[in-house]
Amino acid sequence: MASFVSTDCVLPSHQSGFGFVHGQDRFCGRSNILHLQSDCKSPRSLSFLLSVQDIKPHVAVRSKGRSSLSRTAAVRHLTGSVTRTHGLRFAVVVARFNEIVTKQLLEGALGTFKNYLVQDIDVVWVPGSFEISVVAARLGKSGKYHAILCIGAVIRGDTTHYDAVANSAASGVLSAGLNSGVPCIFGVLTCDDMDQALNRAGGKSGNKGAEAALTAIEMASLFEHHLK
Ligand SMILES: Nc1c(NC[C@H](O)[C@H](O)[C@H](O)CO)[nH]c(=O)[nH]c1=O
Ligand SMILES: CC(=O)[C@@H](O)COP(=O)(O)O
Repeated sequence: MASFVSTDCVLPSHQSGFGFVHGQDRFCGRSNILHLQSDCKSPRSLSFLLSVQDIKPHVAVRSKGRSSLSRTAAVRHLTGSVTRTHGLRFAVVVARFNEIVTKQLLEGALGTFKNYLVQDIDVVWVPGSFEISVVAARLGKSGKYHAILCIGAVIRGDTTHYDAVANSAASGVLSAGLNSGVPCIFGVLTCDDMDQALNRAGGKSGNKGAEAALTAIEMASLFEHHLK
């Protein structure tokens, strides 16, 4: 909706005679971006015919040579809620390689889902972390899930194979999320040794599977409740 108001503003001399003032629309009282079109030649004090469009509220009207904060723009914060899980569906893709670790990561994740009343979960097993992303992509494109949790444990050996698997898993999970539009959560450990991995799968460093499940819940809620 466009409504026209007029006001006197003192603005820096405009070459183009056009500009923007963020101000208040007298008719509806909402602060908006005001498109300015100068209708006089004076470079210093210009009276403007303002066209107002209903655009996201902004701030600060410069008038009479003084800048003033006319009103604070309304700012909305959108956050997924971990307490709004009813109806949310999840898939978990878990690698069997280093199962002594990934099984505990999975148990941590399922425990989190249970604690947050998630009732719809499919668990898909794959041979290794390298295979996670192609399955995550397929599940994402199925349209059946609100988020996909990817779990694995890549542990460095004697060769550079670790780098190939770890980097492929990370970029693959990222691509699966971007291409499918469904949040794909990276719960794949990349560790120098088994102790590091076990410490993060229910040991003294916590359970990264449980943490990643909470991320999956928040992202599923954000997309379902705010970004549709
Ligand atoms: N060394 C690890 C692997 N290697 C296997 C690969 O993930 C993949 O299955 C294979 O290259 C065939 O495509 N996988 C892990 O998850 N963790 C490792 O430490
Ligand atoms: C991450 C791996 O692929 C690695 O565990 C394999 O071990 P290695 O580098 O000794 O072949």
